[in-house]
Amino acid sequence: MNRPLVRVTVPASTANLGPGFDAVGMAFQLYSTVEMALSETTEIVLIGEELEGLPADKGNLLYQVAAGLFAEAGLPVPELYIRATTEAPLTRGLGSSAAAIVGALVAANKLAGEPFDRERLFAIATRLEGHPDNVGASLFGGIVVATMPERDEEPIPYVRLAPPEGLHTLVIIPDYPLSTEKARHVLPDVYSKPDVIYNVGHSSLLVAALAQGRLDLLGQAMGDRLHQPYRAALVPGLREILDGASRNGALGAALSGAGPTMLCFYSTDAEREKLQAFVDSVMQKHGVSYRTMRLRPDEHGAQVTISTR
Ligand SMILES: Nc1ncnc2c1ncn2[C@@H]1O[C@H](COP(=O)(O)OP(=O)(O)O)[C@@H](O)[C@H]1O
Ligand SMILES: N[C@@H](CCOP(=O)(O)O)C(=O)O
Repeated sequence: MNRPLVRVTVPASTANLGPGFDAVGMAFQLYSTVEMALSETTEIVLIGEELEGLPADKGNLLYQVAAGLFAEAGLPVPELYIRATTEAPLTRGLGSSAAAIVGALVAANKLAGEPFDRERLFAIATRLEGHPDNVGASLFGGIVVATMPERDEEPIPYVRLAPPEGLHTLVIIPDYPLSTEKARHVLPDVYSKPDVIYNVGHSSLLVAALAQGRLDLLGQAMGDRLHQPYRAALVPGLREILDGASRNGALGAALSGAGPTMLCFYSTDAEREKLQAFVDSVMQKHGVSYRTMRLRPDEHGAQVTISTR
């Protein structure tokens, strides 16, 4: 057919890093791909077990997002060939929906002749995802600190930080799903003044520590009172891991996004071995099956290559 085929590689991400609720995200070297081309009829090919069961018609998130981009650019919505893969598990707190949204937006934008720049894609992705943390990290790579703009039409204000040297992550991925929607539903509507002050202080310290590579401060900086205490009821082992990780080799620990994945930062192999033994004992006590992965930060964000189909 010889039509341009756009391939976008997108990193998974972790959001919040403890106190930076809906504001801090970091990209991981764990990738999804979205391939997209204009087509006679829409065809959606989903590769791998993780994507099994997702709609393979125009109801698929990837098609919906791409169609929305064409419409927003004032262009007719085309029929599309879409092929997707993912290394990241879905509904585990590693930003799969954000990666899918970013992948589909970047691919569709390229096919549409690039009507939008990356800042605008960030704003569209944030509107679709509801918060800027995961989509910012997936789009730009590294660590992204962002918030919602005062007015909808304004760009998303953000700063991208290079991840500190020597920051390694052990992620603990339980074998059960937890939708972000469900994990947001358990959060209160109103917080006490001490809890708000606690999170402002911790989130500010976290960002300053990440910016200056002060890994020694992460343990204290990653304290949170806005979401982890409430989500702990949905994530067996979270309380013990947050309480005990620093005494067992971690620089700091957090729930990854809305969970149920948990993460521990470390810097040496000796710390990782100690942490792994600790994590194994906590998870076995709770009888939850899980796997662990060692992940490094991704520094590149969404990457595009073009071939033909
Ligand atoms: N490649 C994909 N194609 C279509 N939908 C996807 C894809 N990846 C993720 N999703 C959608 O995103 C949902 C997961 O989003 P969410 O509950 O926010 O969890 P998380 O983002 O932490 O993985 C999936 O149930 C699915 O509906
Ligand atoms: N800030 C959001 C992040 C959700 O991340 P996900 O990977 O679980 O979708 C939240 O904490 O709700």
